[in-house]
Amino acid sequence: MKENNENSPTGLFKLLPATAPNKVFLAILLGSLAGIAYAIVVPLVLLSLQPSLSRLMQPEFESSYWLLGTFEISSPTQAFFYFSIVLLILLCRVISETMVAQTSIDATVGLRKKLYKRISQLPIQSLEQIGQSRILTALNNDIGRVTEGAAVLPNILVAASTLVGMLAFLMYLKLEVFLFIIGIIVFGVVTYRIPLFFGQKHLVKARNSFDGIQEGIRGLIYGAKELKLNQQKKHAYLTENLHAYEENFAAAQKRGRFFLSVGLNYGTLISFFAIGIVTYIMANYYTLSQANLMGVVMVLLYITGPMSALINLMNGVIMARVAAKKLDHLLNEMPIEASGDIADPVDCQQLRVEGLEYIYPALNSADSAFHLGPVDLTLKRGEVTFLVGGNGSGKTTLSKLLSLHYIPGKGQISFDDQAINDNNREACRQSVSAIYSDFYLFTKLHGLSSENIDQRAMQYIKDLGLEGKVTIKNGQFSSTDLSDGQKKRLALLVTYLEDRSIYVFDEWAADQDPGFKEIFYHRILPELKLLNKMVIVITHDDRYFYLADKLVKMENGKVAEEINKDNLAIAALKPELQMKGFENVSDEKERLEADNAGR
Ligand SMILES: Nc1ncnc2c1ncn2[C@@H]1O[C@H](COP(=O)(O)OP(=O)(O)OP(=O)(O)O)[C@@H](O)[C@H]1O
Repeated sequence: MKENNENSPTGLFKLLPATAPNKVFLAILLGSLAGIAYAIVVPLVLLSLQPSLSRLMQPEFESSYWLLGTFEISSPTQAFFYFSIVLLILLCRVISETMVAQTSIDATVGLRKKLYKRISQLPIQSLEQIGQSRILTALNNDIGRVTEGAAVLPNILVAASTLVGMLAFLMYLKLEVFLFIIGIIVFGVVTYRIPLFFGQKHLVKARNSFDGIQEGIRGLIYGAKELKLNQQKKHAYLTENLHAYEENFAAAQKRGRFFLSVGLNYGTLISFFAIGIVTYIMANYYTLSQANLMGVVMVLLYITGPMSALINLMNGVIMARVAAKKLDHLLNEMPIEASGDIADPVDCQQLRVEGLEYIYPALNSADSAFHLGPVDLTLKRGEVTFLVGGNGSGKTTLSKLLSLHYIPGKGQISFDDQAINDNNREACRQSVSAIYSDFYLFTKLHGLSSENIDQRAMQYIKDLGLEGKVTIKNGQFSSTDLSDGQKKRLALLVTYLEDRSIYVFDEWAADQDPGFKEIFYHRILPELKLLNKMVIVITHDDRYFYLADKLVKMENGKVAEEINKDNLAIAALKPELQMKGFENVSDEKERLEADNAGR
């Protein structure tokens, strides 16, 4: 199994530039241009109000005017410059924001596609361990937050460039005030981080409760039937589980938001605090003319805009950082399965298992982990093998190893003389078709595109007794709203069409009616055998055990008994043995042989 050593794919600063570098560059360029243009607006307004401040315009323009109908436009060049700047801001901001929005959407889709790929590359055991809830929360919640956070970064640069422009103008107006404001900004940035730190801590807690909420919702939906029938159970489930998670979430979220709000308002307040100091105190110590004071105050008031924009944008960045951490954590827990490519699908006549062992990780330290094996087995094409044994004896675990879903901890599985390894596992998997009890029925025949596929599928639909229930057109089932048994028949149809060499059925017949059980054991399995398939059937239907070519009995994760066709044929003659699940069949065979010899 490959280690996941990719760099964090959710680095906020890298996300958008990595998605569309040119667009982001242009967005930042135009955004900064808009920011600088913004910074020019105040000096321009001041210029028109205080001609003495003018250093940009020639004096002759100041005294000229235009007539527009009955309207008189003073300082027309300056006015033209002003309106051009406003239009420039509009244009630059619209283009910049559109580019950021588009890149952000592409980044969201890109991140989701990346996660889809990583999910598809996950070993089955890791998928089972991580669980649906965490993956769904990451897809539905975290990715959106991350890209929203990444999308504010260009806006932060825009606000920052406006701020820099305004500070430059302030420096030009009064150096001492500029230095004081820089001091205030540094102080503000340092102290502002304190409430943000606490805010982020609580938001992380809130986010952690969200996985529990997601799992709780699953229980509420999938366990609806059980909860409907038991009022106390429903009440306890809602209050002890879902509501408890919701309350933890709400409490942490409220505390987090409170600290963020403190931070945001503190940031805004500190700007006004600075304006007060300049207006009421500094103006007395430094010789500031009325015009200069007005200019300085106007700049300071104007600075609060980009300052609060910066502070507000940090809110989104903090939420995004919480989500990004969660996402990174999940991605680091998702190993990439090394399984080779499928350039040459492998044909297999004989499947050999030697010293096969597998251990499930214990879910909690008090439980002992289930240990399968060591198992030695040889299965052949043209043979039907029944895996039997009590609940929890390890049948499904063994079959998931045989179908190459699980990777064994020890031992070896070979297809003919070829040992399965990381380089050929994917190719060998293409020889296997399996229906497990938690199978998923896709509504379309994905990856099957032969010309007469609909025709063949319709024939199987008839054979499987589903005529009138479902039809197929262009590989798409008309409906999958069927009974459990009927869905399993459709799943069987899909495996038929896939036409692989190895078939695994995990208690397939368990929810079929007696008539169709007969068809499965007496028609479908012999047909697959005739087609030279290797068939592995997990079953508790002891009435049909005698039909197997080989019966493998599991007990506590080990093969307790392996009975071949001859012995099974003898046992089949003894209805009382069928009832017992072929226990002591070897003793019975010896007894029959001794009887025959004595006769
Ligand atoms: N995903 C899992 N994680 C951890 N342990 C598991 C997991 N699946 C199964 N087990 C453990 O492995 C043991 C064997 O399970 P398995 O599903 O192979 O039994 P089985 O013989 O197919 O049982 P049944 O007849 O009930 O389907 C179980 O007792 C259980 O403790």
